[in-house]
Amino acid sequence: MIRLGSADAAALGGAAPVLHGIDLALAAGEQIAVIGASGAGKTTLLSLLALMQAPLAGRLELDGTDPWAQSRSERQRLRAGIALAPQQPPLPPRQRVAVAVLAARLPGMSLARSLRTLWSPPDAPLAQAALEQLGVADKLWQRVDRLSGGERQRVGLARLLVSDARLWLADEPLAALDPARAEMALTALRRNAAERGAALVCSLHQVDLALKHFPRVVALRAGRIVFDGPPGGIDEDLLDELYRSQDESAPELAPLPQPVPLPQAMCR
Ligand SMILES: Nc1ncnc2c1ncn2[C@@H]1O[C@H](COP(=O)(O)OP(=O)(O)OP(=O)(O)O)[C@@H](O)[C@H]1O
Repeated sequence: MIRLGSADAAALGGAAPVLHGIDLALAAGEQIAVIGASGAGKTTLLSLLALMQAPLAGRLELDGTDPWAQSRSERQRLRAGIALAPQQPPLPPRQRVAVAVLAARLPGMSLARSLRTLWSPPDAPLAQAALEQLGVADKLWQRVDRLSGGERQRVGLARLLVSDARLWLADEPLAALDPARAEMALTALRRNAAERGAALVCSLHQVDLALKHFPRVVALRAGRIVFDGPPGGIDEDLLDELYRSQDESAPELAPLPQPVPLPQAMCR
């Protein structure tokens, strides 16, 4: 379905490569977790898969063709088949949750239906069902700017659940969730993607959940894939290598300056 070959990429807004020689093939309906320390390149990898930017070098193919060799409008059409839930979903603050969720379906709608959805959503039960699976059904008519961080994140995930996309990308979807809700969200994402036949790529900091829930795990270290396979192939040594603190190579900090004694008069 989508394939990267020897791809280098810069972070969004950056110029220098932070991903190097990425080889990754994702089949239709496949589910993978991407793990790696902060700054390893997970978000950048998702931005490549979301067609938000072209590789600096190497190849990206979607169904055997290079989207970056297509016209802008054709690329726009291809993007409509890909849904990305960013770490912080950019939801319009005054919008109702129902509308914010159903906006994920706009790319496939006629103009008339889009306008009705934005004004008085006819598919509200669909949004309600998605929110229910994430434990926030009671927020259906709440304004987005009245949500907590964790609720907001789940509204962002509900957008994936209702979308017609065939590739779902979730960037650290559990970052603002407590352990019980994180399990719930991951279960809902995986089940719905499987039912819809959508491929799912989740970047995760919760390694235990990545290993427990996903049949395939891709591990990034410093912009390179150092593991790609079933979770059983990941051992303690690899985890140590992945998350070895950057501090090990950090220069020693200079001692803090001694406090300056205050004049006696100021201490009384
Ligand atoms: N706008 C930018 N310009 C230059 N470099 C950037 C920019 N944004 C991110 N980077 C760098 O690109 C590298 C990869 O960042 P990326 O956000 O892909 O990592 P990540 O694995 O998703 O990190 P995290 O887990 O902290 O979200 C990091 O070293 C980061 O500092």
